[in-house]
Amino acid sequence: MDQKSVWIGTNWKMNKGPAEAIAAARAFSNFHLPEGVRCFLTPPATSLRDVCSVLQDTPVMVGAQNMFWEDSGAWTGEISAPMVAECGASTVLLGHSERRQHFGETDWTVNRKVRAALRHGLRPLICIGDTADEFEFGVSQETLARQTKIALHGVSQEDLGRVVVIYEPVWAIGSAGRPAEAPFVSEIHTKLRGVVQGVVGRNSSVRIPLLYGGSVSQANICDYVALPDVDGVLVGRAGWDPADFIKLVSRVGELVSSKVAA
Ligand SMILES: O=C(CO)[C@H](O)COP(=O)(O)O
Repeated sequence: MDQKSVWIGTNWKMNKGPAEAIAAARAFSNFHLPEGVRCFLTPPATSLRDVCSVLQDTPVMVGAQNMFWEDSGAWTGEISAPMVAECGASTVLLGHSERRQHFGETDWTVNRKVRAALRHGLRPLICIGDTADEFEFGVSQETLARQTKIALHGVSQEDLGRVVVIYEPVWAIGSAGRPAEAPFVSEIHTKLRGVVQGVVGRNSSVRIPLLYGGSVSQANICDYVALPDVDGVLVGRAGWDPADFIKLVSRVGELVSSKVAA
C-alpha cells in the first residue's frame, strides 16, 4: 500500500439473481466509502443493469465478470463491451482463473478482451494466477509475467493508465484453497511491479494498481493491504454478505487513515 488509493472489490461469481442482487446493492447505496478507498462489485450479468442503477449516484464501481471482444454478431450466449457499458457498468473482470480453467479463456483471448474493454471506455480488471503445479515447480513468476505481458500487449500508454492487475493464485481460491502467505504475496507483487513497469516503460508515470485475491478474509485482509506493492484486494466468499463486505471496506479504510496519520 502506498499513499495512492487502495482498492477493494468483491466478485459475486454465479451468486445472487436480480432480487437478491438489488437488495445487496441497496445495502451499499448509503454506505460512506472511506477516504482513499476505491470499491467495486462484479454481479452476474443478469443483475448488472439493476445493480448499476441502484449504485449510480454512489462511488461504488460496478463491473461485469466477463465479456466478449466483438461488439455484436453471431456469438450466442456472449455479452459485449458496449452492452456492459450500456448497463451502466464502468469496469469488467477479465481472465479470472475460473474462466481460464473451465471456459477456455487463454492469454490471447484475455488480450483481445482487454483491448475491446478499453475501446469502449471500460476499465479492465485483469486476473492472473499460477496453478498449484506451477507453484510447486517454482515457475509462478514466469507464468505471471507471461500472462501480464500478453494481456497488456498492444495497449496504448494512455489506456495502460486505466488498467488494474489482480494476482489470484489458483491454489488460494475458494473453499479448497489456502490463502497465500503475506511474505510470498509481497515477493510476487514486487516482481510483478517490475514486469508492469517494463510494459509501461521505466520512465512512465503510469502506475498500474496491483491487487491480491484468494481466500481474503476479515482475519488476513490487513496483512495483504499493508504490503508495499499491494494496492488492494479482490474478495470472494468473505464479501458476498453485504454487511461483511462493508466491514472489510471499513477495515481497509482504517488502515489507510492510520497510514495517512503516521
Ligand atoms: O474472484 C475471486 C475473489 O472475488 C477469487 O476467485 C477469490 O475467491 P475467494 O477465495 O472466495 O475469496
